[in-house]
This record gives sequence, C-alpha cells and structure tokens, in this order.
Amino acid sequence: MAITTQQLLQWKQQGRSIVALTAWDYAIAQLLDAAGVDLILVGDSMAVVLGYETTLPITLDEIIYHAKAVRRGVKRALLVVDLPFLTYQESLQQAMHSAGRILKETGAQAVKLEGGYPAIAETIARLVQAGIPVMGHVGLTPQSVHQLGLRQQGKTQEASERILQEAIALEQAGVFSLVLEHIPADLAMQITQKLSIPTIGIGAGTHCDGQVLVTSDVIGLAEKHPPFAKVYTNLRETITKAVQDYALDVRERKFP
Ligand SMILES: Nc1nc(=O)c2c([nH]1)NC[C@@H]1CN(c3ccc(C(=O)N[C@@H](CCC(=O)O)C(=O)O)cc3)CN21
Ligand SMILES: CC(C)C(=O)C(=O)O
Ligand SMILES: [Mg+2]
Repeated sequence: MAITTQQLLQWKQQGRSIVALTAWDYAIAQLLDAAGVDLILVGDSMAVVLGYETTLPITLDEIIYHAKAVRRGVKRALLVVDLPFLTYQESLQQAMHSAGRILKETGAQAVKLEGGYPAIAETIARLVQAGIPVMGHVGLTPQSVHQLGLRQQGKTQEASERILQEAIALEQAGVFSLVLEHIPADLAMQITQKLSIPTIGIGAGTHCDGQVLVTSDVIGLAEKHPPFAKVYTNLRETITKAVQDYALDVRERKFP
C-alpha cells in the first residue's frame, strides 16, 4: 500500500517515527523503497552527486529528470520533490507552474519548498488550495547559503521565536509536514509539540516526528558531510577497492 500524507499524520498521533531519505536515481530509490523507507525526497541536495558546491544551480528541468527516474523505483514510499532555488520565489504564478510541472510530469505526490512567513506561507496556502500537497522547510535553508552560511539556526531567543512563528504560519498555510534543519533540539521539540502536523528533523535532535538524511552521506558516497549526518557505511572505500582490484586484474590479464 502506497503511503499517503494522511498516513504520516496518523503516525504522528500514534507516536510512530517517520523514516525519510533522499534519492536521485532509479537504483537508489528502488533500494530505499524496498528497505521500507516511508518518505523519499528528491532533494536539491542531489547537487552533491552532480558535483556542485551548493544546491543553487539545480534547475527545474534537472530535478524533474531525476524525479522521473526515482518515481520508477518507488512503489510504497510517499514521494516528495524539492522546488529548486528561484523556481517559486518570483511570483505565485511561477510557484504554481513549477509545482504543477513536478506533479504532472513526475508522478510525485508532493513538493517541498524552503522558507517561512510571510511570502512563502502565502504561496504555500495558494498551492494547497489548488490541490498540491506541500511540505515546508525551516531552520537552516540551504538555498539561502549565501545569507545564512551552513551554521545552526535559532540559537538566540529572538531567532528561535522567529522559527517557531514561521512553523506555526506554515501549518496554518496548510503544509502536511515540516522539515526542521540544523536547529537546537529543544526548539525542535517545542515546535513538534506545538504543531499537529509531523515534523521531520535533520540535525534537529531526537524529538521530531521523523528523521531525514541525505542518502549520499548515509552510505558514505559524499566527499564531506554535515556534522549532524551519520555515515552508516563507506561506499567510497568499497567502490575504490573494487575498481582497483578490477584494474589490477585487467593489467595482469587475470580478467577475463
Ligand atoms: N551531502 C549533503 N548533506 C546535507 O545534509 C546537505 C547537503 N549536502 N547540501 C545541502 C545542505 C547543506 N547542509 C549542510 C552542510 C554543511 C554543514 C556544516 O558543515 N555546518 C557546520 C558549520 C559550517 C560553517 O559554518 O561553514 C556546523 O558546525 O554547523 C551544515 C549543513 C545540509 N544539506
Ligand atoms: C536535507 C533535505 C531536507 C533536503 O532538502 C535535501 O536533501 O535537499
Ligand atoms: Mg533541499
């Protein structure tokens, strides 16, 4: 049975933690889905496996191309796609066009966009009214890297209050879930208790309704990873060893 946004809400109420990871192609998506991941995000963090320094260069066409490949690998998980930088901030019309293309062309169930009150919350309210499920994303918003850097957000009383107010405004705008990135654990706990919708944390402590990480960090494919990521296996080492063994075999005429 395919997972719905209503299912995630029910899991929050039942206290069942939501498992989310990112995917950028068919092979990875199929593995995650078969392993029982609940929510798969086609994140603009795919910039990592495409050799970009930040998420800013990812385009709408690029994320749609990758989301179509991911879609073919996903049977059970809820599929969410990031709206890339400057494909929704310009105007409501632009946001509607971009989100509409993602749902129509990829078969994803929802979009995610970064930011809070007031401009983004208004855009989100209109997308939701048009029938597009939206996931929010506050705290560290990597599309604003040139303003925020990559540091933890919400460290002062004032900043923490602002993020809480953004979270409340996004829930009122109709998001079905909210990503909390790189904020103090006690702020994430406060937001999680205050909201009826599920919070999905990344570098936001244990008290969120679920967790998300970037898959290339989890499997050790990225050259570097954020301090809050956990590297469960080192595929860089595994792949290097396999390729070196193959090269040796070919040069010594042991293979074929
Ligand atoms: N591979 C990968 N994993 C991610 O989780 C991720 C991306 N890429 N790209 C988009 C954003 C950027 N992220 C990051 C990346 C680095 C830090 C980091 O190193 N933070 C340091 C401070 C760095 C600084 O101030 O320059 C920290 O201690 O918080 C945090 C979040 C999270 N997202
Ligand atoms: C880290 C998650 C939330 C994300 O936005 C991404 O992978 O692009
Ligand atoms: Mg993203």
